[in-house]
Amino acid sequence: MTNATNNDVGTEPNELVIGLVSVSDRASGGVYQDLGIPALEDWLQSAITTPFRVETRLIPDDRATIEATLAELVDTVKCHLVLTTGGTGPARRDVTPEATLAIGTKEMPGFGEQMRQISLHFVPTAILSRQVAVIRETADASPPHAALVMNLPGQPKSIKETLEGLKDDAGKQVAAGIFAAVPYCIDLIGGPYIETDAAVCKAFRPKSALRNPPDNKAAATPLQ
Ligand SMILES: Nc1ncnc2c1ncn2[C@@H]1O[C@H](COP(=O)(O)OP(=O)(O)OP(=O)(O)O)[C@@H](O)[C@H]1O
Ligand SMILES: Nc1nc2c(c(=O)[nH]1)N[C@H]1C(S)=C(S)[C@@H](COP(=O)(O)O)O[C@H]1N2
Repeated sequence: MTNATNNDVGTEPNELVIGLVSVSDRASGGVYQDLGIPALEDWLQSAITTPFRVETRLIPDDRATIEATLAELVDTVKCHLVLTTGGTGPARRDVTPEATLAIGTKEMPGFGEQMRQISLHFVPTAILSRQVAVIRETADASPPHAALVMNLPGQPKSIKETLEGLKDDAGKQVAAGIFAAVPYCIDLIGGPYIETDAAVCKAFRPKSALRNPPDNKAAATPLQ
């Protein structure tokens, strides 16, 4: 893990900015069309009700390129959240987790653990995905800046699976998707308050961290 540098270009204060990085030799080389970024964008549009903008990058499985791209998205573009897809497997060219750990200042192992748990409901090869998550804190940024950077597997269908988790036919959550923990994580690192569509992904926050807790709403109703 390294210390991040600061190349501030300025972003609207409190505007949620999400970086989307598709890491694939073949998609970036034009062998097939990249479906990773559209899948990420579609899912986020369906799940997040807070206004946000995305910055996208399609790059090959090259460790230096991945590290430079992630650092730029956090330090210069000022993303609050960066999602990668691809390059998490055991093949020689799969180096996304190594690059992610190299640019991180704190490791967040729970996200990778939960993703593998969820994915085992879908494919036995889920254990082949080495995905990690980190916080990158930009050194000496004023105001302070940090982002959550998470790896997802490369199969486009795995994006919805890992972010949303698994529900049964009645809509009951069988395995919690990792995105449920993302809004509170972004709160804790000083980012914008993210709200979600509970029908797609119910964000979990402790009651004390809710902006509009149900109890407070009741308390705010004038007494008759
Ligand atoms: N960005 C992508 N767009 C569309 N399909 C993809 C993408 N990445 C992976 N896939 C699909 O998932 C399958 C398994 O992914 P695999 O792990 O082989 O690719 P990768 O290592 O992520 O990408 P690549 O081999 O191009 O560097 C691929 O054969 C392909 O069908
Ligand atoms: N949810 C989910 N997770 C998954 C998969 C999948 O199809 N769905 N594919 C697995 C396979 S086959 C591999 S090799 C690893 C790594 O994929 P990547 O190198 O494309 O990131 O992710 C695993 N995790």
